[in-house]
Amino acid sequence: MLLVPDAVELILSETEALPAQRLTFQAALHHTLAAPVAAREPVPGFRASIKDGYAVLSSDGPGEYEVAFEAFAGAAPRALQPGTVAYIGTGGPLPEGADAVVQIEDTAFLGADAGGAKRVRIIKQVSPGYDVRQVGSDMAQGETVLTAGQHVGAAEVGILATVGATEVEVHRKPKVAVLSTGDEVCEPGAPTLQLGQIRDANRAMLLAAAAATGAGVADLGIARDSAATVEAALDRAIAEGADVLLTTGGVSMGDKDFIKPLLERRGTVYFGKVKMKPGKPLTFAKVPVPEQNRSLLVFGLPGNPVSSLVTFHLAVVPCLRKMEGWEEPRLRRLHVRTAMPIKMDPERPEYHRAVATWARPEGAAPGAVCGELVAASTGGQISSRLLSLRSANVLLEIPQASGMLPAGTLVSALLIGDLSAMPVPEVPAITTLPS
Ligand SMILES: Nc1nc2c(c(=O)[nH]1)N[C@H]1C(S)=C(S)[C@@H](COP(=O)(O)OP(=O)(O)OC[C@H]3O[C@@H](n4cnc5c(N)ncnc54)[C@H](O)[C@@H]3O)O[C@H]1N2
Ligand code: MOO
Repeated sequence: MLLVPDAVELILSETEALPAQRLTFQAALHHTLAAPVAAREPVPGFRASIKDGYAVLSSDGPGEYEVAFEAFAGAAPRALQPGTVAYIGTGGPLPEGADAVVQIEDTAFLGADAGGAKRVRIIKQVSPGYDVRQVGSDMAQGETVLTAGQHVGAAEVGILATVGATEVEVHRKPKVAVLSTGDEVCEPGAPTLQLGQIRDANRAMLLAAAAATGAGVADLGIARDSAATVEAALDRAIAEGADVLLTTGGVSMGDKDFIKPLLERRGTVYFGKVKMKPGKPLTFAKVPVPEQNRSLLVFGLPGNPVSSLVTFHLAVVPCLRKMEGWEEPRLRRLHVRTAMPIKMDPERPEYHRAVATWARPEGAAPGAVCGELVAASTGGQISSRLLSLRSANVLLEIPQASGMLPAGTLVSALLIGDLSAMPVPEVPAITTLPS
């Protein structure tokens, strides 16, 4: 049986980045660039003052000077004659003839003389270029400011705006269709449940998980346990332009497990089992869509709610990341110390749900540089117990073995959430400067 890392490699080898589309720089937020972006002009495009102060010819040196004129940001100044200075604002263009700026704090304003000319005493000797941003010192003309594969966040939107790249090439985001299967599965809002019925947790959860990756989603509803209804849903996914179909339930060994035979008939099943806990019946297939010259990737996720979301993180997330252009689509791995003993499974490696936070040893001196990521188990790990995923931000990679893993063991963990639930450290300054 395949192990998870091998399954992920197989999935990635069958997944391609989606084609590029042109979007405005603002609509490109949370997309991945498909082409590099270069600065079309230098930034700054002129010698700009870093301070409010006086533009000077540095070789004039300290002394009393006439303030010949004022050079503010946004206006082209006159040329400066030696022996005079010009008032300049932060970001203002340095006048020709000036080569440095003396900040206000290093000057004394002397008022106007009898003729009305303003005068100032320059106190500090500055060298050429002092408090001046040279042309292209932030971004050189033609410099690559963003590379293909770069994720566009807020800073990147600002960089695009700075260089005037108001339209960019980004990868299209995948569209994910989600189908629940099972005669026992009811809408979450069902007023009452008959014996054996359950509310559909998986569909809303997987739609949310797909949307959280930035993918588009399509809700295919609940299919009854019949090959025909499931096949009709597969065709609906294709008709709606889905790139990926997620089904839940019906992939195990039961009589009503229609998913694998259907996928075998319509396409290629790459695997129908993975040696993992939870999620053993995870199925991955490709269904050709010849009339659209493409394929639909299908993940048959197990029906147990925990198994469906854990397999989504482990198998589907890397696939979606590759589609949207990530250069490294695999989940990030951390090392964490277990906060409690963890029971191991002798038959399958387990992806144990846990909450990782940064922890400092008890009694650590305030400000002492110490601490590490510590993972607390979410409790009972049976694959029906969705509470085992509540607030979980890591999946501990627990090896296949008998017995207990003692508390305090350093284990590898895959990041499935963020670390923002961490406590705020009590002492902010932990940086010790070299003496
Ligand atoms: N004889 C065997 N039986 C089972 C095996 C096996 O190897 N041999 N594997 C077990 C494992 S492991 C898992 S995981 C499950 C997966 O089964 P299916 O994917 O076929 O899922 P179902 O049987 O349809 O349902 C399992 C479970 O999950 C509940 N469920 C289903 N859909 C939803 C939904 N949308 N929302 C909430 N809960 C859902 C369902 O009621 C069942 O309780 O198979 C084991 N069996
Ligand atoms: O693989 Mo199943 O998810 O253990 O219950």
